[in-house]
Amino acid sequence: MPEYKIVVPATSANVGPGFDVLGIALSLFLELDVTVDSSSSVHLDPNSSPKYNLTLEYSSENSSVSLDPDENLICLVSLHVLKKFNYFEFPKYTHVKVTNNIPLGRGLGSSAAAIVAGVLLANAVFQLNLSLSQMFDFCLEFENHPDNTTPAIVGGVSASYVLDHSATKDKVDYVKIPVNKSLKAIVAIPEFELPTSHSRSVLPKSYTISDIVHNLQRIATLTIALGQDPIVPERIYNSMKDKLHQPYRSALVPGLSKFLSSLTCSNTPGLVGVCLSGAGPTTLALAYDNFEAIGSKIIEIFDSESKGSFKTKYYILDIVDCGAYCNCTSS
Ligand SMILES: Nc1ncnc2c1ncn2[C@@H]1O[C@H](COP(=O)(O)OP(=O)(O)OP(=O)(O)O)[C@@H](O)[C@H]1O
Ligand SMILES: N[C@@H](CCO)C(=O)O
Repeated sequence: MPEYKIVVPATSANVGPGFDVLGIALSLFLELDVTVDSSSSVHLDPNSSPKYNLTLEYSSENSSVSLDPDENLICLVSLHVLKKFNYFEFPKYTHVKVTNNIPLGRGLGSSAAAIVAGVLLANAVFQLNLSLSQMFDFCLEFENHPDNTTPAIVGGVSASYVLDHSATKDKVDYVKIPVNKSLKAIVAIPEFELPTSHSRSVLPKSYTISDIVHNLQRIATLTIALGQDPIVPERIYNSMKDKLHQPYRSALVPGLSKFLSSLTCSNTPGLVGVCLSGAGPTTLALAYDNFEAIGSKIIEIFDSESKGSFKTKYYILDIVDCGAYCNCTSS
């Protein structure tokens, strides 16, 4: 009876000036427990009619997610990969139990985690031995900017670029960026969802050269500053400023402008930088100390700016150096 455990981290994309380029893997996880078991009782349930020989179960509060393999993102990706290898269904009695701790549509890479999990699911059950490059290519077919999927696969902080969307393979290349080990992420998660498609639709089609240069200067310094020891808070703080996406998305996230302008490394000990996480509405603060105090200060800002229209909670998360993995727990 083969059993697999697939684990994929949450990710925060962009990291200030790194729009569609940078991403951080964080210690919040999507987990899949996969069994291929002819004696499993879940298949005796008359309401659970397997499609593609697959049944799906979510253990946590993701009630909006479809359990139909033709609609569920993890299954769609997995079936897409399988078709490329001329498989059209899973082995009989495949059951996938999903435990998802990554909130949906909040800017913490839930869709990227689901996509990566789908690729790893196909890879594990059919022993496809996919290379890293093949995994990146499959992910790119579902999310055409790799800033979430790359750190979800390789962990840590990464920068990636798409070589050529029209190439037939090996489209994504990446580097991992050294990060000072004392840094942690404080993510403040509002209780409302903001679909990435909507958050991208408010961005302009063109930019001034001064705004582009603003971000180019900062992304270059940020990628070095994050790994420096001792940390130079002002350098990271200034390097995390952005002019390509945050100004346009501020209208979608009440409190974002105040969060970005009022918390500085001078008035908040331990803080080194602030930005929108991915497409929002979650915000990210990087810090090396005083994590709880910074978290409380962020919540105060959002509680006052939201005027009671939504609540915000915060998590203190580690930057995880290990990306997605799959363990075979029995044979
Ligand atoms: N564990 C999951 N299982 C199935 N579908 C999922 C899962 N996680 C995310 N999704 C799908 O992805 C959608 C959210 O994707 P979206 O790109 O809008 O947000 P996000 O990935 O959380 O944010 P961002 O890309 O800004 O980090 C969900 O509404 C759902 O359709
Ligand atoms: N770089 C992407 C991340 C969200 O998927 C964006 O900001 O739209």
